[in-house]
Amino acid sequence: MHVACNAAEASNDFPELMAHATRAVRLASTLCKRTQFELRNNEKVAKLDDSPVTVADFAAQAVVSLVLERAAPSVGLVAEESASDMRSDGGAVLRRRVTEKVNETLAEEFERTFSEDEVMDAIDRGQTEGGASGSFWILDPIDGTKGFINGRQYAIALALMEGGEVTGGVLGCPNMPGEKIPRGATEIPTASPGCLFVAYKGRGALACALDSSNPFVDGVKISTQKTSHSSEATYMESWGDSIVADHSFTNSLSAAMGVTAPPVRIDSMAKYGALARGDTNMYLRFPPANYREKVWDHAAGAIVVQEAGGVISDGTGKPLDFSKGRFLDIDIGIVATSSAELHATLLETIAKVR
Ligand SMILES: Nc1ncnc2c1ncn2[C@@H]1O[C@H](COP(=O)(O)O)[C@@H](OP(=O)(O)O)[C@H]1O
Ligand SMILES: [Mg+2]
Ligand SMILES: [Mg+2]
Ligand SMILES: [Mg+2]
Repeated sequence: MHVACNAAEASNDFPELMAHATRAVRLASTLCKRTQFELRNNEKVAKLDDSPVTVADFAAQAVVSLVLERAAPSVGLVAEESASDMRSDGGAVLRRRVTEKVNETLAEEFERTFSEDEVMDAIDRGQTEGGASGSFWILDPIDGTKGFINGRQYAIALALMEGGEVTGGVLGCPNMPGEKIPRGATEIPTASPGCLFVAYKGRGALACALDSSNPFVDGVKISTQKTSHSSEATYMESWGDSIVADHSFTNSLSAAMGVTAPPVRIDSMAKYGALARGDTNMYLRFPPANYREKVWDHAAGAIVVQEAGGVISDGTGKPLDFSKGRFLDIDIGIVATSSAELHATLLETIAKVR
């Protein structure tokens, strides 16, 4: 049996599981960065069925799954991607490329290589239902795939569920600037080495550079930025063409709150990191009524924001319940704010405006 090795000791009272989580996310981030670089430099590759984005999604999921399975075999996994299409004959090219990427990334971590079958099985370890009992991870190997393809923001998002609630979260944001978003900005630039956010229930939230070898030593405590009046608030929403976000609704809603600053549009759960470290005051997300939100799109971000002093709920104020399986049942949308006061004002305004 394998034993956990070269795991950074968690300090700041973070449980050791979170050290494994940050290591897994950092390895996956390295894989994604390399693949995004290839994407930018080879126009053809993005047009093939086995495009690097697909390669990166699958390979990042396998990397996180393999690292965490060895470190904590009893903790299950709920993850976005499935290997089923790759297992067929038509998936042979992609299967080989995913396996190569995984082995390249894990060469130092493991003193062995993985077969294609082992990599496919590692991906499919995440095809579970989750629920309210036991401990399991929730993984989005690349959140914000559109941002990833286009060189904007994306995140590797990993949450820990214990007894029906999210207790831990890690967000690896490989393109996120270390500097705060300036007031009045409508988007953020791409910057290296990116940022890592980590939080655990009752222990607060930390942020550091993504290339830190020990986030529990290098990380600084982060907290949300309160506003004295809701009209001074700034907000973030999905990138321009996202179908999961109704920008006309956020426009009327913010106007009704007296908000004057323009929205900051950012792909992925990098929005939760930005909210947690005080860059802006709200994240507003209103998908169409027939859209079902997935747990992996919010779990890690939710705990990072809450541990930094923020509040998150659906559009009626109901807390998000991550214990119902792979989907989140929400009403109206998902809102996260920097303070309880702003959250109350926002909910009142939603009820009036909708
Ligand atoms: N047409 C679409 N375009 C982009 N994201 C979509 C989408 N339909 C659903 N989504 C969800 O919204 C997430 C991205 O959110 P955001 O708009 O805040 O960046 C996606 O995560 P993935 O990129 O992990 O699939 C996906 O789950
Ligand atoms: Mg996602
Ligand atoms: Mg994803
Ligand atoms: Mg996806």
